[in-house]
Amino acid sequence: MASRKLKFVTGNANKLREVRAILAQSGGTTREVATAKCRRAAELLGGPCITEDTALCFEALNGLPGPYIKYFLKELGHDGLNKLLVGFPTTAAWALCTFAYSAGPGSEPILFEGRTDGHVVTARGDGKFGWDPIFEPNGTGQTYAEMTPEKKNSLSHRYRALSKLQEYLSTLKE
Ligand SMILES: O=c1[nH]c(=O)c2ncn([C@@H]3O[C@H](COP(=O)(O)OP(=O)(O)OP(=O)(O)O)[C@@H](O)[C@H]3O)c2[nH]1
Ligand SMILES: [Mg+2]
Repeated sequence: MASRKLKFVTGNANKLREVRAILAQSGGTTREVATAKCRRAAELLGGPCITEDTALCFEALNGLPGPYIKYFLKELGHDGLNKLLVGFPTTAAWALCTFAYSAGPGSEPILFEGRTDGHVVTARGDGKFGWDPIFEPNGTGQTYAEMTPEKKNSLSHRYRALSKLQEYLSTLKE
């Protein structure tokens, strides 16, 4: 059987260098965490499955906390996450969602990433979901927590990743 590994075909070394650098920005570890989780879930379920991983990446910290945001949030809270950036020149951040699809045990997960760029701000809005109150997507003037669910779901990292997954799944059905 032909290898199912996806290959980028180009004779241009500059293209390859830039594609590598751009993919690396989305975090080797984020992709590794997402792949490992989905692979394990498919083994446990004995069938096809989808998993999701969310990372919050601070530009000043070269993408950290990234996939470790859950633990940083738990230990530091909203205020502590803001304080982490004191003394750094930028509060820019991006939210990254990675859906992973596995066709079943032993089948390499396929990843679908969605990214929304913004800034870390002092908490505003209702605090029901994680770090929503401290993340303000660029150009919105609102934190995720201040938005209606409809608005968040029209521009969020999760919406963007899910659109890609949906498109892929629709091609499988044909
Ligand atoms: O304010 C938020 N707005 C969001 O849109 C959002 N999406 C995820 N999160 C939080 O970020 C961490 C990711 O960790 P995570 O991907 O491993 O999730 P998890 O462990 O909670 O679930 P799962 O791994 O069983 O699916 C967890 O603390 C999630 O609660 C969000 N917080
Ligand atoms: Mg988790």
